[in-house]
Amino acid sequence: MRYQLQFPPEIKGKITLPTSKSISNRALIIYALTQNGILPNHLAVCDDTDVMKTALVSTNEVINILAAGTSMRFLTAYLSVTTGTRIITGTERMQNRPIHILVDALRKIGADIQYTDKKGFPPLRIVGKKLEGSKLSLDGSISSQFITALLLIAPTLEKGLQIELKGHIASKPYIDMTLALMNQCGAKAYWYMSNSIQVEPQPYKPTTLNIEPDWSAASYWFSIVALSDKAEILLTDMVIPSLQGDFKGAKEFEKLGVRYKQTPEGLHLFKTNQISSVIEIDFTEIPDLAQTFVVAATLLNVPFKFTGLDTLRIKETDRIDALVQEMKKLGYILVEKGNKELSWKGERCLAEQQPIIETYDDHRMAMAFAPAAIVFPHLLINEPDVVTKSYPNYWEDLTKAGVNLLKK
Ligand SMILES: O=C(O)C1=C[C@@H](OP(=O)(O)O)[C@@H](O)[C@H](O)C1
Ligand SMILES: C=C(OP(=O)(O)O)C(=O)O
Repeated sequence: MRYQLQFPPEIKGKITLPTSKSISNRALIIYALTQNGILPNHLAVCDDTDVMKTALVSTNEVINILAAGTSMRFLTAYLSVTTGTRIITGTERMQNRPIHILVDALRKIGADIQYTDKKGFPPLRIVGKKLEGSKLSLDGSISSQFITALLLIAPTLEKGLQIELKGHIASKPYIDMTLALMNQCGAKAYWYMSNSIQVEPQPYKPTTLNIEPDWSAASYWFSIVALSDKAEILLTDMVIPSLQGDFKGAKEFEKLGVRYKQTPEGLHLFKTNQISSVIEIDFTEIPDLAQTFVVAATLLNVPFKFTGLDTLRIKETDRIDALVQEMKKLGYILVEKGNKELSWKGERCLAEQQPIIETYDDHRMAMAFAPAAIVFPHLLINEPDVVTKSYPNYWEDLTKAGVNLLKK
């Protein structure tokens, strides 16, 4: 199935975004590790959180977390300290997303984990047991989810945990989010050096966590405002600052002519005509926003240099290749450098008459390219249902804001 999107001349709407799957999945693990834990409020309703909820109550030997990176990584650590023998698996793509750094670290503190198929990748066979903890040193440049996974279980380890991170730290705000949530729930976890974290052996206390609206999801609305001639969007209950590092995308969007105003109702987005003539953004801390900015900047004809994209090749799809391929269909030639940089200096090719945007089983490809229909009304989004990974109501929310969706 494909969608064609007809945007109205003026886009207007009051949008209630889904809550954050990142916060939800951390909150669920903390809940499961807390004696007499309290179920978090406003848990995300999306595939990545649904699989986590199911996994935590299931007694099946095989746990399938589909395409959810956070669930795969966080549950690997959780199952290592939880009685029972389980096999954890996921989609074909998940079976090709690396996990050896986390498995090696858990094994160093005594975990019993075997690869059932390909070394270094899921599925994993995990025999849960009591672990002591103590000290670990691991590469922090591949995925912060490995570090979050270790941190989340650390308060339950007899000796707590000291983690030293080697290399540059990828997606650091996600580690900070983990630490903040852990501390809110009674743990004692903190950076004691710029690359080292200490977690005391102090158990979680029952705490009610409220899950915030999702800032990565908000970025698609910023992009819609940037590309529309006239727009007025209210994102209800959004607050700046946030536990989610992606809130920093709001500031970057000012360069593409989008301003926001915080009110008690939420965040109002509106247009300005102040657009930078060229932009440079480092995505090391906000990797999930890369696709949104690539689409918005090129379609506004703003040349860019985007760096810090090192981790994009191992996400739901190879996002660097996917962006290069799909932007070409719209007539834009992006240049990739060293697996970590994408730039566009205005290079063009002939756009396809009716571009069919492939989504590569990646929710963010569908959501980031939908606003492109404002400039290319003939484009079609292929397999639009991929959005269920994090934002199942995305298409419905677009129609609420006046977009006409045609099934093709
Ligand atoms: O911890 C998290 O909730 C996440 C961390 C990031 O992954 P990496 O640390 O692998 O970059 C991010 O891309 C992902 O969507 C969610
Ligand atoms: C990278 C993402 O998710 P995950 O790694 O958790 O599958 C994402 O949602 O953009």
